[in-house]
Amino acid sequence: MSDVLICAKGLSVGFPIGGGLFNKQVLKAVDNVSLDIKKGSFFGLVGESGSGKTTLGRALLKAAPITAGGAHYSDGEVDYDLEKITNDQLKDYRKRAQLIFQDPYAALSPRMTVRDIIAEPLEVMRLTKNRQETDARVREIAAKCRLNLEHLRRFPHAFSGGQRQRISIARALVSAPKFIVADESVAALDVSIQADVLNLLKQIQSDMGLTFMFISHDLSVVAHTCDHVAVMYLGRLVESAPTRKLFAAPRHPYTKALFSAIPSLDPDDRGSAQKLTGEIPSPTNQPSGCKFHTRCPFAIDHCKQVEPKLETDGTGHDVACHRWKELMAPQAA
Ligand SMILES: Nc1ncnc2c1ncn2[C@@H]1O[C@H](COP(=O)(O)OP(=O)(O)OP(=O)(O)O)[C@@H](O)[C@H]1O
Repeated sequence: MSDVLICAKGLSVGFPIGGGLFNKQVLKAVDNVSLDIKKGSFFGLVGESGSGKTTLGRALLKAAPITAGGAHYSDGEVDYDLEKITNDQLKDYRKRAQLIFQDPYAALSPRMTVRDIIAEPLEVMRLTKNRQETDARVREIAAKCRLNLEHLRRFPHAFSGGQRQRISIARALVSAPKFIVADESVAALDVSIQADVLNLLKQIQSDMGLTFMFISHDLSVVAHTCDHVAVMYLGRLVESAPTRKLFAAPRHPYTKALFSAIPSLDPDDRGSAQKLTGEIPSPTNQPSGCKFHTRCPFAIDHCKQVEPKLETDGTGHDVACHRWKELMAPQAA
């Protein structure tokens, strides 16, 4: 049996935007992404705002349209081709693959009690036979998420950001999923609360044997949480590696620039890394060649003309940069 839960091959997501009847313009939010997410892993996806992280996460949940390439989900019980998935399979997939929302303030209906918020997926997907069974499941999952059972009768406005995020997590977990996309799930929280929620997610992952895709714009958040990190820029993966390797020796100039934005991880060698300047280009007006060349201090003509492929070195550390080897050499500043 394969150890891969999600396998994407050449996956692209394009959104039609404006244009005339015969001249439709497409915004490529995700472009030709291939990746494997291993069962039971915590897979991090990082990149600036607009790089396509949310869209990729949603495509893997079958909540954004896959316009080219595809993705497979295989958990040992079922094997779904997300492109050809039938309606019945999709219903089942909704139980197995869930999203934890970005903003715990916006995600919870103010008119529902915490009990009803957590119970709703069970009722919509008809996963329990009666109210008693639903209540038992809600209490079980609330306890796992360290929610006070007394609080189940209250409304979300009574809670802090961290507690609301626990409610969102409980709601996502109640259908006993195998795969969770957590999209900027701690970004809206204070730093001390972020650590609490991250610890909870890690605990739940090991208790329930879940697989996470953890989306963040912040490398420091993925450092202690993720086993593997993929870096996205303008819809493409530019680097992908086990976390330890990526943090020990990032290879892509974009990844290095993201590191330079983390003060606490920026002591000696990374102090000299180039800071990121300028803005990510619009996906509707993409640069030629390497998409990062307009912001890369090391770009040469070749980079402007030819797009580098994501290449692996055989150790699971992939990078898409023509110059990474020479830039890693000791004499390169
Ligand atoms: N439904 C849509 N229709 C048109 N364009 C979209 C749609 N959803 C996303 N986009 C565009 O796709 C690109 C990638 O957006 P996406 O939200 O996936 O990036 P992101 O890296 O998750 O950013 P953020 O961190 O801000 O959420 C952006 O240019 C965005 O404007």
